[in-house]
Amino acid sequence: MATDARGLTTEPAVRVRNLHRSFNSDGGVLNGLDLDIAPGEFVALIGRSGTGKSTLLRALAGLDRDVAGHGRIQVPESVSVVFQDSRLLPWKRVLDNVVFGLRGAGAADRGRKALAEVGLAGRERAWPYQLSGGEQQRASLARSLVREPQLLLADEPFGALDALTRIRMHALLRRLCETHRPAVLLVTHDVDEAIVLADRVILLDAGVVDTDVRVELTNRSRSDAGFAELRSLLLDRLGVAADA
Ligand SMILES: Nc1ncnc2c1ncn2[C@@H]1O[C@H](COP(=O)(O)OP(=O)(O)OP(=O)(O)O)[C@@H](O)[C@H]1O
Repeated sequence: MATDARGLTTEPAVRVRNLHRSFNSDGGVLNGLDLDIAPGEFVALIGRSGTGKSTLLRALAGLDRDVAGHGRIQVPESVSVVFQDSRLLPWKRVLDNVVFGLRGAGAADRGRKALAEVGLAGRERAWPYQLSGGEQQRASLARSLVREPQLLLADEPFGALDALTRIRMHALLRRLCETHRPAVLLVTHDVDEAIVLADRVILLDAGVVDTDVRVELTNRSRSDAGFAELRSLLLDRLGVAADA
């Protein structure tokens, strides 16, 4: 059971128990997976290609109906998902995308505020095609955060961006998460990204959480003394040489 800063027990935001998922008779992708994520905790999920990271994320997002009955999944009521492509509706302007489906008189104002938070003030009336890839992902983050989700699920959200934009997006995501405090599960192939962003990194192997390490860095950067050690531990678990 998770505990808060005062040592009191807190209900996890996400609780997964004994989750199984297979797509054919060859064997399971998820094989009795257990996972807890505390409210406000940022967890990065890494693992070799095909180990079931997206399968887990889709199950948590409620996008995999067939997973029902193959374990227990408890997630908060409000869940937002961000994918590698922004999935903005091309026929709606940026602000209309951000507030799409929101009800209430203040929706447009909340949308404008969210766009300002991600650095897109002034682009409310732009069409998605007029935004760069990084800007589209910013709009996608605004669309998620305007809903104040208790859980943010992100599947390789920066995978298609160039290195410099990624670094800027890391800083933005971290800042947004510190402000809004959703629990986060971020799927990434990038070990450095996982360490820089997350409070905890988990590694999926053989359908279960194989490695679970807390990130304790003082300045959350590659220059931090603990960074290289954690990086080489995770790369080793992934079967990759640290200097590769
Ligand atoms: N709908 C599906 N039908 C059949 N097989 C599937 C389906 N979804 C996933 N799989 C299989 O399940 C396994 C895990 O896929 P998943 O996409 O979860 O892996 P991943 O860890 O996210 O991979 P990557 O890092 O390459 O994105 C793969 O072998 C994949 O082919």
